[in-house]
Order: sequence, then structure tokens, then C-alpha cells
Amino acid sequence: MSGISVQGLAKRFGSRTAVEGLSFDVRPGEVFGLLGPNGAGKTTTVRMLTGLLQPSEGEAHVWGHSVRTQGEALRRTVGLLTEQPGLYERLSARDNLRFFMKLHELDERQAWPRAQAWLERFGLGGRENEPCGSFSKGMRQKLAIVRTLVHEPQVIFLDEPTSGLDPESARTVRDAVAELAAEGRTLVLCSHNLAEVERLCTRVAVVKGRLLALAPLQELRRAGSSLEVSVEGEASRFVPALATLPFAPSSLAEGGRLRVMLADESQAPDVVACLVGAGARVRGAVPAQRPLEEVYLELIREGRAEGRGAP
Ligand SMILES: Nc1ncnc2c1ncn2[C@@H]1O[C@H](COP(=O)(O)OP(=O)(O)OP(=O)(O)O)[C@@H](O)[C@H]1O
Repeated sequence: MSGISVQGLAKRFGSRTAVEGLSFDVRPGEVFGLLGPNGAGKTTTVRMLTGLLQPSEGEAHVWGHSVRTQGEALRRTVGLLTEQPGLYERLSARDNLRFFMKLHELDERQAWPRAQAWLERFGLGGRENEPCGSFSKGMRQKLAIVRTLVHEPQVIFLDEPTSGLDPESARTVRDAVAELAAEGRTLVLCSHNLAEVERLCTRVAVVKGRLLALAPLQELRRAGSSLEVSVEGEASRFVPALATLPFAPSSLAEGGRLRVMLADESQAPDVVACLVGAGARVRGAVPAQRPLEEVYLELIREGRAEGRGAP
């Protein structure tokens, strides 16, 4: 199967369990977010999926290759951008890339024009012969991204890809991510930058040693959504009426606006009918999605509370 398929993956380091019971699929053409706090097991998971670490339990296939038994084919198929760029400081940008091309047994005459095009795109054109040690942090990061893409991997793992980049370069990287997905590649993005995750990812997994949530981004943000109602006059007058609804939603009034918390969107018409019944002149009612950050923090808090209760 193309894409990624993970079944019951676990990794233990001695007595410490870094991840356990991880199962999820990522389709070709998808940008998948792997989120979680520091030490949640994201890097460990990515290292298992790129053949750098053997799982303690479970199995995963990346573009059809078993992470347990097909390490070599796997490494040819995946591109990995780690948190540290890991470049040879004394080598030039060109020689860093050439070294990597050799590792991947690429024909340099074919691979170099591709690398050159990425270098140009990331504003590194003309700097190829300078040693990496003289590059700024952002320039190194961009060179590391070029190195990740130079063998045209089908599955690309990016750990904080825009870390240290100026806004314009970050935009260039985000555009490239979207294009690579549109070409049918599979991308996994590990990031603490939730605004970036919101912009790029279609689905996310939230992990903390185990899977806390796995859902399309829109669905996660819709769960526990709210309804923003604007009325004529003071909205606080209508708060008591909401308590008469069978689901008695909590609400927050400010001036002519009322934010009503809903368990799901199907409750919205009842809320509006209730307000109108109480004499409100409703100007508008708009379902409001929660920011990913709010959903994420709640999941992590719940995960922590459950962890405390576990034997
Ligand atoms: N080689 C190792 N030996 C022992 N423990 C390890 C090793 N690698 C990771 N761990 C442990 O596994 C857990 C998960 O670490 P991991 O690096 O996967 O987290 P992460 O989610 O990538 O964190 P961050 O967001 O900080 O990068 C941590 O408790 C870490 O100490």
C-alpha cells in the first residue's frame, strides 16, 4: 500500500515506554500533522517509520515497505528533515548535497539540476560554493530541506520545517509542502507551531506516549464548537432563557453578542429558536470553530488526567 500504515507500533528504551499502541494510516497526497508535547514520542515514531530505529512491537509499512524488514528500500523512499540540520560545516553547500546524492546512488548529472532549482527557490542560488559553516541558521535550514527533497522521496517527514526561517522563507516552504502533497506524495509534519499545522494539515494525530486523538483537523476543531449570536440590545438578558433548553448550554454575553457553547452543531437551531422565543431580535448566528491550540491543550490536559488515574 502506498502512503503510511501503522499497526500497534511501540518502542521501549529499557524500562521507559516512549510510544505504545500507535495505529494510523496516512494517504498519498495528504499532509498529516503529528502533534504532542516535548517527550511525547514524535521523534521516536518518525525514527521508526524511517528505518532508523527498530520497533519493540507492532509493524508499519511506508509506501509498501516494512519498517522491520525492508530498511534499504524504505530509506530510498523517504525524506527526513530532522530538528538539527546535520550538515558538514566544512563542506560547501554543493559538496554537502553531492555527498548525499552519492549516499543515495543518484546520477549527479540528473539530480543536480533538481537541487539547483530548489536552491534558487529558497534564495540560496549563487551560494553553493560557500562552506555551510558560514551559513546563517535559516540558510542551513533551507539547505537541509533541499537535501531532504533531492532524491524525490515519496514520503517526506518534516520536523519543524520552518524553524528559524523568516516569514517569506517560511511561506516558500509552506508552498512547497502543499505542492509536494498535490503531486501525490505523503507528508508528515511534526510541529509545535499550531498555526502552521492549521494551515497545512488535513488530518492530525495528537500523541503523548499513545494516541490521544486522530481526526481531520476540521472535525477536531468543530467538536465542542460554539455559536456566535448577535442580537439587538444587551445579550445578557437572554442568558436565563438558554437554561430552559434540555441541554442547558453555557454561554458568555458581551454587549450585543452571545457565545453559546454547543456539544455539536445540531443544537444551533434550538438555540436560535429559544432566543427568538424569549424576544431576542437576532441579527446573525455563526458557528465558530475553536482554535486548534484550544483543542490541543484540552486533549493534553485530559491525557494527563487519565494518565494519573491509570494503575
Ligand atoms: N535513545 C533513547 N534512549 C532512551 N530514551 C529515549 C531515547 N530516545 C528517546 N527517548 C525517550 O523517549 C521519549 C520520547 O522522546 P521523543 O524524542 O520521541 O519525543 P518528542 O515527542 O520528539 O519530543 P520533542 O517535542 O521534545 O522533540 C522521551 O522520554 C525520551 O527521553
